[in-house]
Amino acid sequence: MPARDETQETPLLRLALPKGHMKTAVFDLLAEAGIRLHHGSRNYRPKISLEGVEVKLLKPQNIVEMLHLGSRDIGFAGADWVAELDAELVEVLDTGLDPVRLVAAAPRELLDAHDGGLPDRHLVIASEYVRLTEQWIEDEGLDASVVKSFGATEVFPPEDADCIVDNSATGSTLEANDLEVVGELMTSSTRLYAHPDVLEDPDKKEAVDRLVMVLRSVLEARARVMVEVNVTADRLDELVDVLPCMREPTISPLHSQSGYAVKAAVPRDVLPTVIPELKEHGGTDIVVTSLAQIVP
Ligand SMILES: Nc1ncnc2c1ncn2[C@@H]1O[C@H](COP(=O)(O)OP(=O)(O)OP(=O)(O)O)[C@@H](O)[C@H]1O
Ligand SMILES: O=P(O)(O)OC[C@H]1O[C@H](OP(=O)(O)OP(=O)(O)O)[C@H](O)[C@@H]1O
Repeated sequence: MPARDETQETPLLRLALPKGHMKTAVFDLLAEAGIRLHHGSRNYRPKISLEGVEVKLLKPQNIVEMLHLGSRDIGFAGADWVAELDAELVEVLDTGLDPVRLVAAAPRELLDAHDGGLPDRHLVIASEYVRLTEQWIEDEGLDASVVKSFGATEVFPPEDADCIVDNSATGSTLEANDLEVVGELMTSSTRLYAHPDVLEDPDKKEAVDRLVMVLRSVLEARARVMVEVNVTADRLDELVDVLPCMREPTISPLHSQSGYAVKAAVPRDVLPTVIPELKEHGGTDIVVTSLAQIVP
C-alpha cells in the first residue's frame, strides 16, 4: 500500500469516481441522491457532501486496480475491467447505467468470404481486453494471438488484425467500421465495488450500506412513477386488480363519499398498458408524477 500522510485525518471511506464514459451518469446519480460534489474542471479531488468520505477521480481501469490493492475502499467501475483484471472485489451495487456488451467482431468482407464465419486459419485479434480475449480464444477453440490495443481498436482490421474484441454501446462504431459481431464475451455496466476488507469493518460497512441504500432508492424511483386515480366505490376492486404496485396501493375516501382516490408507485414501462386499463375499469382524473427516491 502506498505511503500515507499521517498528518492528514484518515477518512472513513476512500471513494473513487470514474473519469470518462461513466462519469456523467454516476455524477447525475449522486446529485439525484442529494450528494453534492464541488470541484473545478481539472481538479481530480472533488469535495463530497458526505462526512468522512474522501473522493478521487480516476480512470475506471485504475479504480479496479486501486480497489484491488486496497488503496481505495469503494469505487465505480465497469464489470468488464473487473473481469479483465481478475480483481477480487465485492460488487455492492449494479447501477445498470451505461450498459455495454463486450463483443468479438470481424470485417463483413472477411465473414462473407467464409460462409459468414471466421476463417479456419491463424487469426490476429486486436483488443484492450487481452485476458478476456485469450479466454475467449480458448473457449472457442480458435488458433489465434492477441495484439493489445490502447483505444481505436475498430481501426485495426483488416491490415493490422483479422478481428477485434471491444465494448459496444450503441453499435455505431462497429457499424461505421464495417464490423459485424461474431460473439459476445460478456455484458457490463457501471457498478459500485468495494475492497473485501471494507465490509469486515463495521463502521466502513455501515457507511457503504447507507450509500448503497440512497443510490438504490434513486435507481428504484427512476424506474417507477406515482399514479393517482379516482374511482367510484362499486368499481374500486376491479380497478385495484389492474394496478401493479410495490406492495398495496394507498386508498383514501374522497370528500362527500363520492368514491376513492387510489395511489400506487407503478413501473414506468407498464404505463402504456396500465393507463388505458385504468380508464376501462372506471378510473378517472388520472395523474402521473415522477418520483425522486424510493426506500422500501
Ligand atoms: N459508450 C461506451 N464506450 C466505451 N466504454 C464505455 C461506454 N459506456 C460505458 N463504458 C465503460 O467505461 C469503461 C471504460 O471507461 P473509459 O472512459 O476509460 O473508456 P475509454 O474508452 O478507455 O475512454 P477514453 O476514450 O477516454 O480512453 C469500461 O468499463 C466500459 O465498459
Ligand atoms: O457502440 P458505440 O456507442 O459506438 O460505443 C463504443 C465505442 O466507444 C468507445 O470508444 P471511444 O470513443 O472511447 O474511443 P477509444 O476506442 O479510443 O477508447 C469504445 O471503445 C467503443 O469503440
